[in-house]
Amino acid sequence: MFLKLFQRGKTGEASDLESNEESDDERQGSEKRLKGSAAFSKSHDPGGPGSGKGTQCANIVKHFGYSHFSAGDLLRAERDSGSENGTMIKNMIKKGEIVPSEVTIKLLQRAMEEDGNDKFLIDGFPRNEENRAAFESVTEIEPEFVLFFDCPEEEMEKRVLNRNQNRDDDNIETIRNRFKVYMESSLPVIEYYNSKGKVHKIDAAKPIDQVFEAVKEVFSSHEDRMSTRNCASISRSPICGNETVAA
Ligand SMILES: Nc1ncnc2c1ncn2[C@@H]1O[C@H](COP(=O)(O)OP(=O)(O)OP(=O)(O)O)[C@@H](O)[C@H]1O
Ligand SMILES: Nc1ccn([C@H]2C[C@H](O)[C@@H](COP(=O)(O)O)O2)c(=O)n1
Repeated sequence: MFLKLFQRGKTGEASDLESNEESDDERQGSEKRLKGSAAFSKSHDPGGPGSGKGTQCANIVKHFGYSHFSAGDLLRAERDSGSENGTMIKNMIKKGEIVPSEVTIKLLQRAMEEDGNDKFLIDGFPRNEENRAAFESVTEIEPEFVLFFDCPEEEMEKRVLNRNQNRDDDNIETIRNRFKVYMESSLPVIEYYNSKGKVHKIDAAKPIDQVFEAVKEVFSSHEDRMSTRNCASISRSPICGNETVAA
C-alpha cells in the first residue's frame, strides 16, 4: 500500500476528539508518516462494527483516488485461502477477537507492496495497542490522520444484522463481543492518535451521503495540504508525490 512521506506528527496534549488541527509548523518535521491518508475509522462508545467504514472507504476511493486496504477483508481472504493460519483466523473472527498482529501486518504489507498507489486508506486497523505498535515498528509508518466514525451502538447493531453479506460474525453474540473488544482494546488506540492531534470525528449515524459530505471535507483539506507540501518538496527531493519525499 502506501507509503512514505517524511513528516512529524503533532505531539500536543489530548483534548477532545473534535479539535485536532495541526499547525503548518507542526507538520514540518522529519518523522516518517503515511502519505496522505489513513482511515482507521472507528466509532463511538462502544462502537465499531457497522459504523460504515467500508461504505465510506469505497466512496473515498472513487472520489479521491485512494487505495483501500481493509484488515478484515484481508483476513477473510486469508482464512478462505486454505493457508496454515486459516483455522486460527476463522476462530478469532467467529468469536469477535483480534487476530495476532504479525499475521495481519504481513497481509497489509503484502497488499501495500503489490499496490502502486501512494495514497491509501487502512480500514479497521489498528484494532489494539499491539496492532498499532507492531505496525509502526515494522513499517516505520504512522497515519497522517485518523477518521473516528461516531455512531450509537443500537444503530451499528441494526446495520450489521441487516448487512446480508453472509459474514459469520454478523450475529448478535459475536457483535456484542466485538463491541466489548472495541471498548477495551480499540478505543484506547483512538485516544492515542487523538493525543497526537490526528483524529477527525465524523457523525456516522447520519445517512450515507451526509456522512460522505463530512468525510469529503476532511479529505479535501488534507489533499490541499499535501499538494502544498509536495510542491514545497520538489526543490529538496527528486521524488515528489510518490513513494518517499524527504522534507
Ligand atoms: N450511514 C449509513 N446509514 C445507514 N446504513 C449504512 C450507513 N453506512 C453504512 N450502512 C450500511 O450498514 C452496513 C454496514 O456498513 P459497513 O459494512 O460499511 O460497516 P463497517 O464499519 O465497515 O463494518 P465492519 O467493521 O463490521 O466491517 C452495510 O449494510 C451498509 O450498507
Ligand atoms: N486489525 C484487525 C481487523 C480485523 N480483525 C478481525 C476481527 C474482526 O472482528 C474481523 C472483522 O473485521 P472488520 O471487517 O469489521 O474490519 O476481523 C482483526 O483481528 N484485526
